[in-house]
Amino acid sequence: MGFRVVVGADIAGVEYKDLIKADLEADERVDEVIDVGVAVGEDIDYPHVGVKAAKMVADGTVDRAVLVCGTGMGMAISANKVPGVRACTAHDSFSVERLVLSNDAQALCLGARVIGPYLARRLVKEFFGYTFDASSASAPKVAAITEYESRLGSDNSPSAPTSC
Ligand SMILES: O=C(CO)[C@H](O)COP(=O)(O)O
Repeated sequence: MGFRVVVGADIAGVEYKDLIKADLEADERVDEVIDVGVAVGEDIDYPHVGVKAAKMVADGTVDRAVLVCGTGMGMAISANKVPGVRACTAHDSFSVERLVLSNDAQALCLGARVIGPYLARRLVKEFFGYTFDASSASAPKVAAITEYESRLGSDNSPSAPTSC
């Protein structure tokens, strides 16, 4: 079975998002692409798009997200507010590889004001070439992130897992 993917962008990233969406729709590794906007000419701030897309990752509607804003950073910060979602900006091949293989991230965030469209599209292609190995040495580290997330206190700050 192929990937189910959500794509989203703000006004700064919409052209990149539409290019990436077309690439993904033509990618045989991808079964479904859901576009949560924005459309060209629409102006919705990145936190609303990022959180909407991240919720679809968290509830299992999709496997992965590709989110584009001016820098990729606002999308990542926003998407990471949704429990269970690991999102990060990555603008080079090695980071994209490690984003999946080290961090089991489901969301790749890109900055349309930082890298060109051909590099962005290439990085997305690479992102879908990796799958996390749950038996790897990275797995316990990712599990620790999840554990912290499950231990949010009333101040919304996580307490240390019992293993620490
Ligand atoms: O890059 C953005 C957020 O990280 C966004 O596209 C632009 O945000 P702004 O600089 O606050 O307008």
